Formats: sequence, C-alpha cells, structure tokens
Amino acid sequence: MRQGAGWQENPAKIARPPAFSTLAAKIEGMQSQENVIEIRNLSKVYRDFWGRKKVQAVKSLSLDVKRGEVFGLLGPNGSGKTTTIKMLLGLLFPTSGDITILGKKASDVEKNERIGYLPEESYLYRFLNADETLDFYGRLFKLSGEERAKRADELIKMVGLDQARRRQLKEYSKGMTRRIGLAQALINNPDLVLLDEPTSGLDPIGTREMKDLILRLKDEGKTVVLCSHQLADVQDVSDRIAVLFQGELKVLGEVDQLLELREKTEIRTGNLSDEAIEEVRQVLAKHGMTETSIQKPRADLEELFLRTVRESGERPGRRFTAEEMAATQPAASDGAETTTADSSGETGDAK
Ligand SMILES: Nc1ncnc2c1ncn2[C@@H]1O[C@H](COP(=O)(O)OP(=O)(O)OP(=O)(O)O)[C@@H](O)[C@H]1O
Repeated sequence: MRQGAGWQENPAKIARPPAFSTLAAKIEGMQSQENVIEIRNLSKVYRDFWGRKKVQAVKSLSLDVKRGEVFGLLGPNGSGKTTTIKMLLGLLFPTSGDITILGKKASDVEKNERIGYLPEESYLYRFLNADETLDFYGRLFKLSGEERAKRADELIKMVGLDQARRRQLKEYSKGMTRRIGLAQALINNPDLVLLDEPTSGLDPIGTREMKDLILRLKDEGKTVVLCSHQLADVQDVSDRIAVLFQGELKVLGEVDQLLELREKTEIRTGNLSDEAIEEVRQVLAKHGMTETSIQKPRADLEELFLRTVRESGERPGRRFTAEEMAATQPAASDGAETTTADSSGETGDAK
C-alpha cells in the first residue's frame, strides 16, 4: 500500500528498463540536435537611467535555426538584429522570453566555447600580427601551444592571409581586418558561427571569398547565422532567412521558396535562330501565352567584375571591350536564350 502511494506521489521515480531509457535519451538528444537555436517569445526593452522604457528593440520573437544551415537575419537599421545576436551570446539579458542555444540557456557562458562570433566592428589588438592575434585568442580558449599553432596556421591560410601573417594588424586594409576577424571567430572550431555584417567593407573579390568561406563552414557541418544589409550576398549563401522590422518578425522561410515567382515559367536553352524563336512564340500562343519575353540572359555585375580583375592579372596593360567580355560570359557562351511566360498573359522579366 505504502509502495503504491509512493508511486502515485512521485511518478518520476518509476524505474524504466535501461534499454527504454537509453533509447528515450537518444531520441531526446536527436530532437535537441535538430535545432541549434530555439527562440521563444523573446523581447528586449532598453530602459533609461530611471528605468523608464526607452526602446523596445525586440518584440515577441520566436524562431528556430536548424543544425547545418546558413540562416540570414535581415532588417533595416535599428530593427533588432544585433540586440538578438547579443542575447544569443548571453551578452544582454532578455526582458522576457527564452533562448535555447546548443541545448543550453543563453545565460550559460559555457556554451560560448562552441560558438564563434564576428562582431560588426572587430576589436583586435593593432600591434599584434595575425599569428600573435590567433595565439592570443587560442589562449583564451585554453588551447595547447601545439593546437594554437596548428589552428592559427590552418585559419590564416583559409582566410587568405598567409602572405600578410607577420604584418601588424594596424597595417591591414578593411578587408584583411574582416578576414582576421573571421579567423579569430573560428579559433575554437565552433559548431555555431554568428557573423554580424561579414561582407561589410569588402571589395567584390573579398566578398566572393567570404561567401565561399561561409559555404565551406556549412560543408564542414557548422551552423552559420549572419546579419547583413548586403541582400544579394545573403541570398547567395543562406538556406533560410528572417526579416525583422522594428523588432518584429515579418518574414521567415526558405530563400528559394520566398523568392520563387510562382506565376512565371523560365526556359533556358542554347542560341535560337529568329525562325525558331517565332515557332516558340506560336507554340506558347497556342497555350494562351500571348505576351512572352524571349531575350539573351545576362550574367551579373559581380561575375563581370571578377572576370575583369582575373583577366587584368593575366594580361596586364590590356583594356577589354564590351564584346570581348560578353564573349567570355558563361551564360552567353552557350548562346542561351531565356523565355519567360506569365500565366496571366503579362510580359515576363527574363533574367
Ligand atoms: N544600448 C542601447 N540602449 C538603448 N537603445 C539601444 C541600445 N542598443 C540598441 N538600441 C536600440 O535598439 C534598437 C535595435 O537596435 P539594434 O542595434 O539591435 O538594431 P540592428 O538591427 O542591429 O541595427 P543595424 O542594422 O543598424 O546594426 C534601435 O532602436 C537602437 O537604437
């Protein structure tokens, strides 16, 4: 009888067979592994000296970031992105709501050992060189001398600063400073990387390299959260995005799905003769598509810029004509035509 009452008083005491509890722990572990960040009803109010409400920077924000994805946090100036990142890191306390990050509370500083953070402005020691900088940060994470040297060497090469590794940071350009900032953020080989404006101040080459680095981190299985105003860059690397406006979540979803133009169809093919184009128009008209746009697709300006820089290195002193550049464009080299048809019968915009 006493035993029975005890069971009722504290059901948690009921012993489960070991196999079941191991399995349950495994399933629990798998579930919490799925989301690296869980934000629930998060709000942040900045108060003035007298404790009066000054700004509500974040309002009832709820979202998840999944393991292994690149997640873009967007929004105009003052929309609460940096405040959110600082709360994730435990640098700011939320006014209300919950954050679970890598299975721990945001206030648990231990979790920061598995997080890399590139702030909008890197505060690095100007009189140290790249090796010394990474050695310094490696010590903060209590890495051994051997590990520090190995990791610093790998990271300096990865961010393309091998040639400049012995120069003091005060001599670095903005782009080089951003790269050593990224190397510093990765010194602890983090599972989660938070990047605030990773491409700010970078030229198109530096930007492309930074984007490649972000994709490489993803390939290595890391989760990346980035804040940026460079929307094309975010579009290039992110799997999902969230858009904040005045602290509120306005849009959340997969980039591909959010940007898909569902009412249009684009067909890309090799170069077509005028006759063939006319026939295509007739076929489309038979299907009710009377307003159709058929035109040469264009490469983007980033592609053209990078090609100009590459070719200028190979052929110094040479100026390239528009025809030469167009002839080497990858999209144009296969003579591709783009056809866009709109189900409403309106003229489509071909890329
Ligand atoms: N320490 C602070 N004290 C008072 N208000 C603050 C503080 N930090 C930020 N704010 C305010 O909170 C709001 C959100 O700021 P936050 O820096 O998070 O925006 P953001 O989206 O990162 O902006 P940006 O794109 O300009 O970096 C803004 O109105 C800002 O003025």
